[in-house]
Amino acid sequence: MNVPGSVQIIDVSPRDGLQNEKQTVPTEIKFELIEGLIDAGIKKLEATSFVSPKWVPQMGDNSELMQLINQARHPEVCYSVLTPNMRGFEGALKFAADEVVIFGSASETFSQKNINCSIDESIERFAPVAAAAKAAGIKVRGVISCAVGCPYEGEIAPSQVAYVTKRLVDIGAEHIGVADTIGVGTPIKVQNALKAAMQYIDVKDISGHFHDTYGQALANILTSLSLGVAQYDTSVAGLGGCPYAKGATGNVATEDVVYMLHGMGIDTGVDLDKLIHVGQRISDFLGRNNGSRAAKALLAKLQD
Ligand SMILES: CC(C)(COP(=O)([O-])OP(=O)([O-])OC[C@H]1O[C@@H](n2cnc3c(N)ncnc32)[C@H](O)[C@@H]1OP(=O)([O-])[O-])[C@@H](O)C(=O)NCCC(=O)NCCSC(=O)C[C@@](C)(O)CC(=O)[O-]
Repeated sequence: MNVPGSVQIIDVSPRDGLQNEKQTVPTEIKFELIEGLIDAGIKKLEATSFVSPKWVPQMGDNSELMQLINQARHPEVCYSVLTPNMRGFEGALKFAADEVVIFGSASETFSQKNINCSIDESIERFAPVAAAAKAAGIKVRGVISCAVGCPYEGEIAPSQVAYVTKRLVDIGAEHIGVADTIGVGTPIKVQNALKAAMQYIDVKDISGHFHDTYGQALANILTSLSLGVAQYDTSVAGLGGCPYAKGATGNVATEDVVYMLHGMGIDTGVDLDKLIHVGQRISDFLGRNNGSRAAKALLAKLQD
């Protein structure tokens, strides 16, 4: 199989990993998680989201977190934040985020449930965000949720992914994330979603975002690699879920992806030995089982 020689890991655990946590996670713990990820070699991460705290209370400390980050900023790291509208963009700008994420959906119903507007209305909201970000020299990433399946509508046609990709690219998204929000995708379906996006954007500017709800995420990454996709959103310890996608479990665990990629001779720049401790620390704090099988196996070996 022809696969990329190196892959960029985008760890989304501080945002996607924690947004659905019921217990309040102190800002200092989020900051510690971010610093641990960076120490383990992560060069790009989703720090937080500038969304309504009524909709996602866990991200309500976005300003405080960005303030902490800015006191110890690592210039080589890309700090991304989610911005659903201009109000969110103002937060991103104030705290000098490196990238804003405009997050749309391939499913009409999910768009309504998640951001309270239709797909077309969301594009209208995102357009000024993308324009303002470009003017300020901030990167713009578009993410398409429910690119394979939707908790409300079931299977999603690749033509929907193509449509939303085109709309996002037309308003200025430089990158498209193809997201399997509820982890129902299997390799051929995921390939079809990616190929739909590839009609409108080069594969080098596409990332995969695969939740592991049905245990398909590594297979989906493998199949995406074969298409040349070289960027993946992952979450340390497999943390995560979307508050507006019932039953959605965590993202594929960063440790599992790194283990697979390194085993294939693909460089990630991540130090797996350090990363497993970062995942275990946050799992311990949350009182959760570590969702990474590779981390559990490696940590058990250390105790032998
Ligand atoms: C988009 C809105 C705001 C629309 O929500 P709305 O109610 O339609 O918006 P609105 O403009 O009418 O404003 C309502 C209230 O929210 C405030 N507001 C408005 N905007 C902001 C903002 N940016 N920051 C802070 N506050 C804001 C606004 O000021 C007002 O406050 P009030 O007058 O009631 O006190 C809302 O639906 C929302 O915040 N949704 C968040 C959804 C979310 O974060 N979902 C999880 C992330 S997406 C995801 O996880 C999927 C992904 C990306 O990981 C990929 C995948 O797996 O698929």
